Amino acid sequence: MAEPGKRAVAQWRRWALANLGPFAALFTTNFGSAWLILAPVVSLVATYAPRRLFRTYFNLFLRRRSRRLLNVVDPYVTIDISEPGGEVRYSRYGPVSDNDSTYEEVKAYLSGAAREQDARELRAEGAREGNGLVVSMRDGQDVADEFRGVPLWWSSVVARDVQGQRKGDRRFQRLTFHLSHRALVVDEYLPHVRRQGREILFSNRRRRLYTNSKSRDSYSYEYKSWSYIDFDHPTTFDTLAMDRAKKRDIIHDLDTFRNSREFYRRAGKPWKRGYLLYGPPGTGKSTMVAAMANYLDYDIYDVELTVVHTNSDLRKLLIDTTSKSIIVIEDIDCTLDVTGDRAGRPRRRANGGGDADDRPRDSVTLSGLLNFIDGLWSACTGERIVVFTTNHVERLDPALIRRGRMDMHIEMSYCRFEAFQTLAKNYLDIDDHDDLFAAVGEVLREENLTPADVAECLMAARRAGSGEPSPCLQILIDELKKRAVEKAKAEAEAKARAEAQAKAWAEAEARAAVEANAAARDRAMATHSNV
Ligand SMILES: Nc1ncnc2c1ncn2[C@@H]1O[C@H](COP(=O)(O)OP(=O)(O)OP(=O)(O)O)[C@@H](O)[C@H]1O
Repeated sequence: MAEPGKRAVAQWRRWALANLGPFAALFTTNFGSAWLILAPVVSLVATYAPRRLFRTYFNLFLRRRSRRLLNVVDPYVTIDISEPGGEVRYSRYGPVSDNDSTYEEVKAYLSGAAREQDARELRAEGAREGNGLVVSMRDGQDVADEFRGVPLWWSSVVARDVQGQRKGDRRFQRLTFHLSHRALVVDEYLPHVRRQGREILFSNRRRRLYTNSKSRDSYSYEYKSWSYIDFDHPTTFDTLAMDRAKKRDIIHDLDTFRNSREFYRRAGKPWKRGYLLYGPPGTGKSTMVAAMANYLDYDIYDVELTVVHTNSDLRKLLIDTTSKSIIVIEDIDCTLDVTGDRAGRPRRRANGGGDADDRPRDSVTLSGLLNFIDGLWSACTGERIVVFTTNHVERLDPALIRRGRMDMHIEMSYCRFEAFQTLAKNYLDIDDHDDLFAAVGEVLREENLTPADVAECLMAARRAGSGEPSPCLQILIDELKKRAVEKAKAEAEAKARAEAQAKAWAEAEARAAVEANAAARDRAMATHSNV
């Protein structure tokens, strides 16, 4: 606050400034009359209007002028993306909020640019997840970039206070560009930088395999939705044994999906795709899911439906998944009553368990699952893949697997020659063999052996043949024949068992019906005799 003496002087000066002009003007001829009118007004305003108002208007006026002048002299704009206040908070599924992650995304984006360019003083830090390194610019370094022909410059800056002292370790990534490109930079370039940065961060992190669990969170006493382990499965499409043309189709489909962001946005469709994998046990359905995840670099969410109690729990699970993920429900026919005759009589479960109607009332229903697949996607952004696997595709409700829900139906079939070639490469490191490959092919044409069967035989043959191709293949042929006989025997026994069980059930049902009839007859007779 100004001292009283100083305040009086300032007031007097203001009054004199406003009034001396008009007094002087009174003595001139040309402007005297104008000043005579203006002087009282100016004097009144100068005396009574608050000083702050004048200062504000004056500053504004000056600033506007000076900005215009500056724009001519220095037409460049800067945008600072500052490091978040504290540590970036990461939840299990990534940065807690988008705001927190912008700096990290920009830094990751610039790590690519810095490596490509001539920034010589770089910094390398271990990625937050995974074994990768994030290379970024040292403070004060610049990197030039270009977007749609527009040049842009990034520099790494450390925050300093007015005395030029470093304010802790707070950093900025400063973007400089010509002000005529402001709209392009804000609307398109920065979102592009964030997207690219996110991709880099994502590819540096370890992938995860999530499963939903029954356990309660010890703090909130609520059911935890997902728990995870690092996903480190070695299977790729190169090691997946299946028909080559089919494999090519699947890879092409995945590529198209991954690159169709704009298409899905334009068409107003959620960016998701469903795959139904069906075939006998051991044909590689789970292996295919791992190959897909490795190919796309996605996380896997393995949904265990038996521990999900209600449709709303299922919904919560879905909302808790992240973008770039594969959501898998294995053996869908065994975990849920999703068979074709929903309205029909009570049926036995596919896995031989109790009746479908035995399920508790609060379990997940087919309509809940259908909502899960397509009704709720609007709540989720980013790409997601849903995979159902089943050994009995014929048992599934057509509504569940219609195109649009399950876009691609992939039959995983028995091991034939092309699949065997892949397995031989995996296990024996050979691509071909004069006669023995043809002999193996012959066995596989005649016998229905799964890739899992063949893989096991290859393991045994490899051990017995000490890894030498010819003896290994000889042993393999014998093993395959032996396995085929054992399998046929086991299948015949299982069939006989199932028939015997079905017969026993039928007899039990018939007996129960006879007993119920007898009881009804006895009741009717008792009523009749009473009457
Ligand atoms: N197509 C395949 N390519 C390579 N390896 C395979 C293939 N199919 C099966 N295998 C081998 O057999 C094992 C079992 O296969 P997998 O669990 O993928 O079969 P599945 O069809 O999912 O069986 P289930 O229906 O019983 O779950 C795998 O760990 C893998 O070693």
